[in-house]
Amino acid sequence: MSSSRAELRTLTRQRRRALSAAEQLQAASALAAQLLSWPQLAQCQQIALYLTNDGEISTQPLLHALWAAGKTLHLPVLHPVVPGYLLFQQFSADTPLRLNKFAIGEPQLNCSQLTPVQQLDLILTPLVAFDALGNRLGMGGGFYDRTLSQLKPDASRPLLMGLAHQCQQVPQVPVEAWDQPLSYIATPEKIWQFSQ
Ligand SMILES: Nc1nc2c(c(=O)[nH]1)N(C=O)[C@@H](CNc1ccc(C(=O)N[C@@H](CCC(=O)O)C(=O)O)cc1)CN2
Ligand SMILES: Nc1ncnc2c1ncn2[C@@H]1O[C@H](COP(=O)(O)OP(=O)(O)OP(=O)(O)O)[C@@H](O)[C@H]1O
Repeated sequence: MSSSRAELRTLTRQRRRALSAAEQLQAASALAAQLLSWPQLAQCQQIALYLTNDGEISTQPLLHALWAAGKTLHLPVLHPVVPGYLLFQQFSADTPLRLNKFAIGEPQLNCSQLTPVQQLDLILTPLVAFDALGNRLGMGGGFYDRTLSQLKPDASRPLLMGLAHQCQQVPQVPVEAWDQPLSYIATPEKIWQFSQ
């Protein structure tokens, strides 16, 4: 099972890296438009997203559109003490950023700006591959799975939405017991909703 997860990662990472700069730009603005016309966005004020890496669909147009819509944004920070976990830190245009050990931009840690994960309304997650059931395959660090496993299974959970290029869809993601299923996946073409 783990080799096929590894194969799917290699394949879909290659596919998204093969998109041209023009295709990437077009996809990123179409993704922002999908989110802005999503009815449930009105109920989401505290929103986590991420800064783009490795062919991922760019979150830049979305990020600016969400700020313009008055949303409060948060970014993941690799936990400095507990390996494998993410913290979420509020950020605005003047928040100092640094590169983490994966060369992904993240806010310089400022404990007064951290937000407990259960206080977020919507978490937009990166992903490497997804399937039509909402299963998510990530980069393989287990960061989102570990961090989201801290949420209690009650009504106040943040909505979980993966962001992806259409070329990241695969017939079936092999599911592991720890995988956190997504309620939504947004691509430039549409927003999929899964019943969980
Ligand atoms: N944009 C973005 N931010 C994110 C994630 C993500 O998938 N995308 N993560 C989602 O969990 C976490 C970071 N997880 C990551 C896990 C592995 C690699 C990675 O590039 N691994 C390299 C080799 C490792 C290295 O350079 O040391 C590789 O596999 O090629 C990157 C991020 C938190 N932030
Ligand atoms: N809740 C958890 N507690 C402890 N370990 C976990 C948990 N969730 C995942 N892991 C571990 O993390 C490792 C990587 O998991 P997986 O391959 O599913 O990551 P991923 O979803 O691809 O990555 P990411 O979530 O960082 O994008 C696995 O070895 C798994 O055992």
